[in-house]
Amino acid sequence: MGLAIGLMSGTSMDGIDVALIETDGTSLRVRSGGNGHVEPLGPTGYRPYSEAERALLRQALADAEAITERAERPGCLGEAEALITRAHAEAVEAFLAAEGLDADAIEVVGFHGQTVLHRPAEGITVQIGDGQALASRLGIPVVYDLRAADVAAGGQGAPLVPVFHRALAEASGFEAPLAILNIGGVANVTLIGDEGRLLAFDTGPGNALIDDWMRDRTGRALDDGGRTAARGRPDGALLAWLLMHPFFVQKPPKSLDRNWFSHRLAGQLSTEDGAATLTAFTAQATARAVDHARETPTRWIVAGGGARNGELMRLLKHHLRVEIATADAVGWSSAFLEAQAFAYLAVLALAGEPITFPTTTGVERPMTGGVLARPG
Ligand SMILES: Nc1ncnc2c1ncn2[C@@H]1O[C@H](COP(=O)(O)OP(=O)(O)OP(=O)(O)O)[C@@H](O)[C@H]1O
Ligand SMILES: CC(=O)N[C@H]1[C@@H]2OC[C@@H](O2)[C@@H](O)[C@@H]1O[C@H](C)C(=O)O
Repeated sequence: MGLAIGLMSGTSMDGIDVALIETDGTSLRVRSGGNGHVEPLGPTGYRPYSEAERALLRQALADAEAITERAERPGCLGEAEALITRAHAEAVEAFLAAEGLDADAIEVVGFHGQTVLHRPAEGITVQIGDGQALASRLGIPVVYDLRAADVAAGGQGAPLVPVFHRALAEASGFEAPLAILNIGGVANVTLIGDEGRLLAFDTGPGNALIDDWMRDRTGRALDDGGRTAARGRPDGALLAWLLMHPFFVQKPPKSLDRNWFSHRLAGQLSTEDGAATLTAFTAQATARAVDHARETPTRWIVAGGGARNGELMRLLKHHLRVEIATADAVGWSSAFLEAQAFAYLAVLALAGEPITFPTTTGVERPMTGGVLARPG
């Protein structure tokens, strides 16, 4: 058993999640008598981005549109990459200090970096962040660039968390068919069938459209609890049109760039009606995931910041008509599940174990991934 730290800076660009797990890379144990509580999931930390840092990252996403080769860093991307590396180093240093842990105690760090461009059909996905610089500053081996090999081999490069979702579900003794939904900036689902059969894909927008709408209209970063959406009325015609997008009928594997859909589609609607329309769109697009399931899940577990949007959760329940629980309610962590996943993925990668599969990213055969940087 070893200790691994996972680092996630997601498409919401709110901050860096840090999580410690203890694992041998293949199994996660369950705390006895617990309600799914998984024992090796340890303490967590968070390093928010300042408003200025968020603005730089938003600009980096725009500037990344010009990238044609993975290594290119046009516009402000060099500056943004330095920020990502420095902020992640600070996040780990603060976490280790808070937990009284020594760097030597950590076997590996799984470093996702910040996705600035994701176009798997064109064979390109870019996560900025300098894994070698991070390893050298921390004095801990770092596994980074976990999506690149999969995309180079013809996969979607996303989602990567399904293998961790399955390990968690197995450790917790949850029965199939089960769906685990992550609502981040983009939403992705893992469907677990009999004998641990996996089917995973991005379902469509998560919080991104709602966040962008709120920022434009109110200057606030999110619709707290979904209260603005709850006060509005969805525009039926616009909603129906949005849901006709071919992405939702496209068979998995499939993944989405954060900015594929735009909140500007809600155009001239009032703040409340626009929020209601985009929230309803997000919920219904997500519920369409069951169209692709071989075995209809009887239970959904929802993680990610979107689990805190009460209106989105209410609409999801309404459309799915099955039992829905938040990850927190089943003893997992809604907020840190992805960071935990990247710790687990780093351990798997270090052992040369597969992290992506034909039914998760569409890659031809199970593949390991990531680049290992050793301190020095
Ligand atoms: N109280 C709340 N009410 C409504 N929405 C919330 C609340 N708290 C968080 N969120 C939403 O959750 C988002 C952050 O979610 P999360 O941290 O899971 O995203 P992420 O890790 O960046 O994304 P991804 O899974 O795409 O990588 C916020 O941007 C916001 O939209
Ligand atoms: C390219 C990229 O960064 N994709 C993210 C994004 O955020 C959610 C969804 O879209 C998912 O596909 C993925 O992240 C999670 C952690 C994953 O790979 O499983």
